[in-house]
Amino acid sequence: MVSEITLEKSRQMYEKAKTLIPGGVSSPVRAIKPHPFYTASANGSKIRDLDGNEYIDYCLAYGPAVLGHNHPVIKEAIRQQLDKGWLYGTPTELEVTLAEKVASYYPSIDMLRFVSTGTEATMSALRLARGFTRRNKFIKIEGGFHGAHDAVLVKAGSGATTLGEPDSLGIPADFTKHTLQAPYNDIETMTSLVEKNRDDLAAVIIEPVLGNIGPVLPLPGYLEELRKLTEENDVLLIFDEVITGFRLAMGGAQEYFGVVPDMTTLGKIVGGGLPIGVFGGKREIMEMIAPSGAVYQAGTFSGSPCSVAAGIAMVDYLNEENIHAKLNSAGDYMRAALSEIVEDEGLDYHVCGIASMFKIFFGDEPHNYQEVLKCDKEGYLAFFHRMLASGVFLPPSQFETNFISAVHSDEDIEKTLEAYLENL
Ligand SMILES: Cc1ncc(COP(=O)(O)O)c(C=O)c1O
Ligand SMILES: N[C@H](C=O)CCC(=O)O
Repeated sequence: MVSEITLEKSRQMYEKAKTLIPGGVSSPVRAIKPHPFYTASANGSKIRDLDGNEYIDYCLAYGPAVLGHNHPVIKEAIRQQLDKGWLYGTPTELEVTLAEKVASYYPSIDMLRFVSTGTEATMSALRLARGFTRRNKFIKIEGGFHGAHDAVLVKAGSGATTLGEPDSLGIPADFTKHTLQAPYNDIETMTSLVEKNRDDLAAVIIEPVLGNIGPVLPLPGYLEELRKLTEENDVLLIFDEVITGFRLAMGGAQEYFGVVPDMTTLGKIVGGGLPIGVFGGKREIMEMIAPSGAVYQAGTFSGSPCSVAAGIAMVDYLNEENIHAKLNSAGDYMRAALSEIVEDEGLDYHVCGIASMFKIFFGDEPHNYQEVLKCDKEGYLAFFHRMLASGVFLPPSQFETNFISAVHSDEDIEKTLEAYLENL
């Protein structure tokens, strides 16, 4: 464990970066105060900065690196694809192969389309839901994050909540007047909202586990009741599984909880760590997408061969090596050990999580956005810096989820627990 670290090269890089890139970062969650560390390389469970400091990584690129960094199987798949070229602008067999594999793990998906990010996936899924139902409104969950397109940047989690700006400037009120909000885990409020708006309500979109202010878990029965409610009112249910897809299980949260949505969005893991997004669902809905139908959606980089090749390698490896059993038991171990530390230290904190997602909330157990906001986010930030100095990289916000990869060793986890004990 390192007790003093030098971040001088990162500091200098930040000074330069912020003159060229707003905030010195390419995505706001990376803007650690007073400055982020700039990464030089990453391998396995470790990430290394420009000053040569090495950290055990639980941010894992915000989820995609489920096999750790630089995994040889994924790297080989990308390398082989590079030899054949990396962008064609034509359909490929690769897309058909990955589509078939995804559909086999997600029985709710009859057909799907590849895009380049999770943002595009949810944007397209919502457009399609509106086109299919010929209705305008949708309901999202307060604190849910579905990427950075206009309609969903309302009470959005992730960096938007970290920065205290869950509603973005630059989005005309007209663009979000059809975006309704419901608190998570509150089926009564959801029911009245659905019933009141059903004539013009296309969909409910939800992260089954709130991963961008969490993880905050669904209360028993919540997802099942939401399914029943949407079905009875003829409203589409969209599971945004950009985080939970291939993370909780091969079949994501829908397999884990046994609740079947009408549409699903995926991203992150399904591209093996390269840019990707997927939206899919029932055949009659998906066939409304151009060119089969009148809902337009397109992209130069959609189905990008390296992303798809990496995704195939990822999905096969996760399945063949039964990786979720290992991941989930590492998650169970981590949460149990952290709970013991929190209890022994007499802290009023709560350890939460599921499968290989975990987090110490600096406050009581939250069940929704309003409760999450009560956490001591400044206290968390100070703790984050102490952990960094001890060689552990957690996501730099109380609202982002920690992830474990399949290559975190027992030694990594023990070192991490020592650091928690030392720094809490
Ligand atoms: C649940 C969820 N949906 C959508 C997105 C958007 O994905 P991307 O960052 O790939 O655009 C994210 C993450 O950013 C996410 O966590
Ligand atoms: N919480 C976000 C996605 O899950 C983090 C990614 C980003 O916004 O850069």
